Amino acid sequence: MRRSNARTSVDSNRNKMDSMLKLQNRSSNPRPNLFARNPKPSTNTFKYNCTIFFSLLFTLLLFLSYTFFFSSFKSNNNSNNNSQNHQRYRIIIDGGSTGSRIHVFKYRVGSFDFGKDGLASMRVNPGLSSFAEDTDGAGRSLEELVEFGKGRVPIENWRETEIRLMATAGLRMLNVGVQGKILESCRKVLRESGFLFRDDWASVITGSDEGIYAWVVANHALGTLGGYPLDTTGIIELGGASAQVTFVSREPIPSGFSRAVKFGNTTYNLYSHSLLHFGLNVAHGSWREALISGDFNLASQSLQARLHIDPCTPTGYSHNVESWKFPPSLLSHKSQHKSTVQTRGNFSECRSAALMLLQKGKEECSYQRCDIGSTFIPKLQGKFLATENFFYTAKFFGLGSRAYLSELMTAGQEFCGEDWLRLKKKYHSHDEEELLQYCFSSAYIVALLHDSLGISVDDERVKVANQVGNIPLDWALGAFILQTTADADVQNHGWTTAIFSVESPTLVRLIGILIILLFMVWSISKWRKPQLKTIYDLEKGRYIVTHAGR
Ligand SMILES: Nc1ncnc2c1ncn2[C@@H]1O[C@H](COP(=O)(O)OP(=O)(O)OP(=O)(O)O)[C@@H](O)[C@H]1O
Repeated sequence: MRRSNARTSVDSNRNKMDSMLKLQNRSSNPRPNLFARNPKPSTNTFKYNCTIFFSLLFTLLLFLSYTFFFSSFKSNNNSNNNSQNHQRYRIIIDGGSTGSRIHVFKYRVGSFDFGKDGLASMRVNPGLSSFAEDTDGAGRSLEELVEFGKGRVPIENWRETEIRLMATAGLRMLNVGVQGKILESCRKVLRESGFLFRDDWASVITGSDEGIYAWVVANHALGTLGGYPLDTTGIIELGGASAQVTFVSREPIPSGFSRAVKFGNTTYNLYSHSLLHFGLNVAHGSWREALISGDFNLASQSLQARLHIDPCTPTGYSHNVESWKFPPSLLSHKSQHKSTVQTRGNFSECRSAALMLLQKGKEECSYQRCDIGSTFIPKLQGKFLATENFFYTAKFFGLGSRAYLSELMTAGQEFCGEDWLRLKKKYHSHDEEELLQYCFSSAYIVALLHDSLGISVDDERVKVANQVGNIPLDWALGAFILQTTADADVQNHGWTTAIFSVESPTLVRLIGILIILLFMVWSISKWRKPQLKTIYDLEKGRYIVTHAGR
């Protein structure tokens, strides 16, 4: 065995030598025999290459991190500082059911203190939804508002000033086709306004968004935004066409009504819902429809009589049913009862009629309970602000913000039971149509807040307001706060966004630089790679690795 092994070794040595000799013969090396280049790098060479490669790669990454992180941070800081000092403008047009209102916000980034002239508004009537038959007129109705905006924003700022149209309940009640036409006619005007505008910035916002914006502005004004969720104040709005309820609920909320809003480090899980058709003006219209179609049963009257007697309008007023606007389905009822509707103001009966309107659809309730129609509303907990028509009605009756409901009941009873001619005399400066509605308003509010939502008549947790300090409780301001906060978040994460955004030219540049540098590292390592050769030392009987130059 040993011998055969020895032979094998000698044979293999001899073979190697033969091949080396062949190489030697082919090369022009004058030195006698046994020089050859090793075809594979030795372990030492490999280690050497790896060390060079990784140290260069490390240096490169260090350099790139420094360049991008610090330069982006610096430029971001600079741009933040610049933009913070820079006076900015933003415009929101609230397309409400009763009118369109422009809000021009003049601000500095990170501050919602508008000072004396930081907030400017203007309103035009009627609302966009009244242009359903003449959709081009909708755009034209905004022209005056746009001119107002131009007067408030310096011309050099127009191109960077965003203008958005956010339409609410009036448009929500129209079919999608008509909505689209009205929005398109508004877009034409906004595109040509000179302000920064994108087509998707003119839209119909959801009722839930409207509620959230109102909640944001209320809690911003009260200083509770960013604080403990249960310390926040809920909001109940009574608009023209819809009513919104938004608050932090302690009860579990069905998913369709639940919205999460993050502000600072706090996430607020809100109940937010908009009751379309339950705004004051639309509810009043529904009452008139019910009156002539005979939908409701008032306990104190015979069937025939209740069809003709209106308890929500003071005695002595003579209805002109001809002028009432109804859907085509009710036109036959209209002609049938036009001469028979009589007014006999009575707060309690009007309250019952209002409650019937609010309960309509309850039979379709698919939740544990439905306080209004078929809608789930959790038990109202904590403090609340009641705005819009709650406020205007309180203002009309001269009520304080405390014990609102009990005072309103007294005032409503008095108003509904009063003779129309006396009321006209007393409130001579008021528009007749507006004045006519206050009996219904008082009864509807009591039916909504007390009879439906269970707020006790002397509950001090509910305050009526349309501003807190000098901050108006207008949902458009809440939308502005959320939008500018979201923009600031994007700016603060600007350097990562700048590099990692898919469209980012920075990312493309970064990849390019990386490829070039890796190529350079590779070339340098190739160039620096020692030229080694392996020699078979016949005397020692083994291979020796040495530099090629020696
Ligand atoms: N100064 C005022 N006095 C009395 N009522 C008012 C006054 N201003 C607005 N209202 C009434 O308050 C309600 C809310 O007005 P606002 O303009 O905020 O509603 P809107 O945006 O038209 O309604 P919606 O949000 O339902 O579309 C409307 O019913 C309107 O008629």
